[in-house]
Amino acid sequence: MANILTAILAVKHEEIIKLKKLKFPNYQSEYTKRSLLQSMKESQKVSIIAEIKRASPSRGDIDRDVDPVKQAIAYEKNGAAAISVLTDKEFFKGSFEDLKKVSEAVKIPILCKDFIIDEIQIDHAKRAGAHIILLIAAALPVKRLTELYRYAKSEDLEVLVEVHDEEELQAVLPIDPELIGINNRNLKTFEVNLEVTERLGSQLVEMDKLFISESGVKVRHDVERVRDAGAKGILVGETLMQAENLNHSFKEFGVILKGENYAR
Ligand SMILES: O=C(O)c1ccccc1NCC(=O)[C@H](O)[C@H](O)COP(=O)(O)O
Repeated sequence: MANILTAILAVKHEEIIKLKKLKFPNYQSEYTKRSLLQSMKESQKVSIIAEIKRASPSRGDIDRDVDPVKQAIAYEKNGAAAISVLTDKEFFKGSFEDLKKVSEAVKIPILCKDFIIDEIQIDHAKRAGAHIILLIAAALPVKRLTELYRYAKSEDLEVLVEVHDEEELQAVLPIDPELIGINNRNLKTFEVNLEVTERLGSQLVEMDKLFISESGVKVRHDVERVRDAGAKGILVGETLMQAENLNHSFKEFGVILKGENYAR
């Protein structure tokens, strides 16, 4: 597994040691559930999970100085189903502080997009205001992923389980994840290819599993393509972060699900 994930996970191990020594910061005290799953099940359109992404290993700086609150309010106003906040500092320049501010500013569910390998990160994500956490199959042995999945569920959080290939998909299926994310970005080459969604999606459609397509969605045709592959949602970072007119981008991405029939 010699890829960017190896470097990221090494930093996460250090962070976890520090988090375990820390007293909880004074985050929100009360947790109120916000459900992405419910809104996806009720939606007639492809659900858009819009990301706050200041920087990334593949792109470098995207918008280091973005005001996450303004961006999140604009996402919500334009119809995002949820907001993904990258909280990793070292590689994505995000923070739990970003997540906290965003969660307080909007009413839609918040996904903590981080590299979670320990319960303490789930505790911090929840206390900062997350409603959904991400578990990445490539980051964990399946036994550990299952433990963290169950822990998050016991905390009343929703879980997005992310896979990049067939092997990872087969490994996580026994968990029966409530929501699967097919990530189109190859972690070794950073190449993004929507064929990954088409390939893995066809298996998930047969099993009637709810899934979204992550990374590399740039234009309406991309949304139609992953919708046709069975995806009920998309997770979009860079394109929305760089959009000159978010209203226009959301209209462009406003694609009706197969079998649904109503005016745009
Ligand atoms: O974006 C990266 O460079 C990256 C590198 C290594 C691990 C994860 C990475 N990104 C996290 C994501 O999954 C994306 O931020 C998300 O799917 C949105 O992707 P995009 O719309 O292509 O910005």
